[in-house]
Amino acid sequence: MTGGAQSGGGDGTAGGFALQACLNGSRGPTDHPGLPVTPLRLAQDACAARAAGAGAVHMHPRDGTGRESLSAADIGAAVREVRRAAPGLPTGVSTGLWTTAGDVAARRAAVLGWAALPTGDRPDFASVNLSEPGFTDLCEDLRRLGVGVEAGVWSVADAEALAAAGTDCVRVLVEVIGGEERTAVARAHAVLARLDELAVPGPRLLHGEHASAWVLVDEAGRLGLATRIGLEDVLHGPAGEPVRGNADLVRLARTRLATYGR
Ligand SMILES: C[C@H](N)CC(=O)CC(=O)O
Repeated sequence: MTGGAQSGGGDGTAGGFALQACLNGSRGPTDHPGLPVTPLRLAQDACAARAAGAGAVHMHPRDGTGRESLSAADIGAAVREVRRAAPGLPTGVSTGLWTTAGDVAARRAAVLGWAALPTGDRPDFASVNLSEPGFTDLCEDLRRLGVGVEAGVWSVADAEALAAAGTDCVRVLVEVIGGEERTAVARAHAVLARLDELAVPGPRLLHGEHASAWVLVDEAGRLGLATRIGLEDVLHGPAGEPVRGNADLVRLARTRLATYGR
C-alpha cells in the first residue's frame, strides 16, 4: 500500500484530523451562492464544517474587494474571526503565488508582515506549493513565525523537490490538480509512492479537485489517509447533486469515509 509507513503514525490522520474543509479557494461569489468570502462568512462556515465532522479548515482570506490577500490585516481578520467562532479548530491559509500575481518578493514581504500579528491571529499552518519559486525561503519564514508548513505536492517532480529541500512540514498535501477523473488515482499513487521511496517524513493528506475530488476522497478512505473537501475543490456532491455549501460537502465526505471505517 502506498502512503503506509509515512502516512501519519498509522492512525490514518494528518496530524490529528482525517478531514479538512477547504472553504473557498480562489473562487468568486458567482461560482456558488454559499461561497464564504468575508471573515464572518468564513467563520460561520468553519463552525458549520466542524459540526459536520471536519477536523481542520483551509481558507483563502480576501481583502475588502473580495480579492485573495496575504496581507497581515486580511489574514489576521479571517483567522481571528474563525478562532472566535470555532475555538481550537486547526486553521490554515493558502500562500498561492497567484495571490501576488507571481511576485515572489511581494509574497515573501506579505508573509513576513504576519510578524506584526499577535500569535493568536496567525494561522496554525499555511500551504506552500512546491512547484512555485521561493518555496524554501517561504517555509523558513513560516517556521520563524510559528506557522506550520503544509507542503503542496502536485507531481512526482514536486515530491523530489521536497525530498531534496528537506523541508520540515506538518503535513504533505498530495494534490491531484487538473487532469481527468480516470487518471486521478494512478497519479496520486505515483506521487505517494515517490514520497515513500524518498522517505519524506510527515503525514499525507490526499485530495483532488473538480471531477477528481470525490474519487480521491474515496481513495484516501481506502488508503487510510487524511483528505479534504469543500467549495474550493468541488461544487456538488459525489453523484453530481447540488449542495447548499461547505457543511453539506463535509457531511457527504464523512458518510463516504465511514464506509472505510474512518
Ligand atoms: C490549486 C489548488 N486549489 C491549490 C491549493 O489548494 C493549495 C493552495 O491553496 O495553495
